[in-house]
Amino acid sequence: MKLILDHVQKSYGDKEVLKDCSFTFERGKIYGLLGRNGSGKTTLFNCIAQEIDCTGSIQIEKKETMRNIIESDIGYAYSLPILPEFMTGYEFIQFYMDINEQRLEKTINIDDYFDLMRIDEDDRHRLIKGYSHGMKNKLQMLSFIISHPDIILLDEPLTSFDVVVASEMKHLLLQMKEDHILLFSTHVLQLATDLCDEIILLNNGSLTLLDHDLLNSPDFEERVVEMLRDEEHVA
Ligand SMILES: Nc1ncnc2c1ncn2[C@@H]1O[C@H](COP(=O)(O)OP(=O)(O)OP(=O)(O)O)[C@@H](O)[C@H]1O
Repeated sequence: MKLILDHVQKSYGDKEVLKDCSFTFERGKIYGLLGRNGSGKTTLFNCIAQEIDCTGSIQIEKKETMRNIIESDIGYAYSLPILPEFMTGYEFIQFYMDINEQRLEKTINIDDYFDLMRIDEDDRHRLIKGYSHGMKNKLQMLSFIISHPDIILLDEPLTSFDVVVASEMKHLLLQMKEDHILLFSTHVLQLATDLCDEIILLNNGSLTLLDHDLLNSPDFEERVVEMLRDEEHVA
């Protein structure tokens, strides 16, 4: 499975944010997207998730067939999760399981899902409204495990998690990568190098894959900063 971006371009009025983004993402890899504030990372995710219009093409290749991407191909984790705050975590996940019945592993029940995310029994039955940021993120991740989209976009994940949960989430992402394309944006270089198979820079409106030699080099951070320093249009 591949996600293929071909000459993706997006402007807001006169402001050209994505100038020419072309890249092929492959299943089984975690990609880290680095870029300065305002470089267009969220804009790129919004384009891939079909939340905003753009020019160029965004396609998925599955079993040697190419087609345009559709919403259900994508699981999009926002840095601030959008969830039905009037429901309990349990009600939300039950609802999510009901609408994704065909995709569910028959042997796994709702409490197994909560156990997997280490969400306490008491918390399961509380309103989402009262959940911490990290717990909302856990619930969002759980919804992806249930609906199993091919492509998962994570806009600055893990930053709201405490060190223990962040470590659990890292393991979860590593387990999930086998049958997904995982793409996340982050400003944390350490996280990118720890978790990612590939690192891509979004710089001056286009994407550049970093050389593997550079990922393992001691002056990785310095080189990335150097490359991003000449960004023309930051926020
Ligand atoms: N709806 C919009 N209308 C006009 N300009 C926008 C809109 N959304 C984003 N922008 C602008 O596009 C540029 C890219 O924004 P975007 O949020 O994609 O950057 P980012 O790389 O995700 O930033 P950050 O790292 O700070 O989260 C910014 O200059 C932003 O102000």
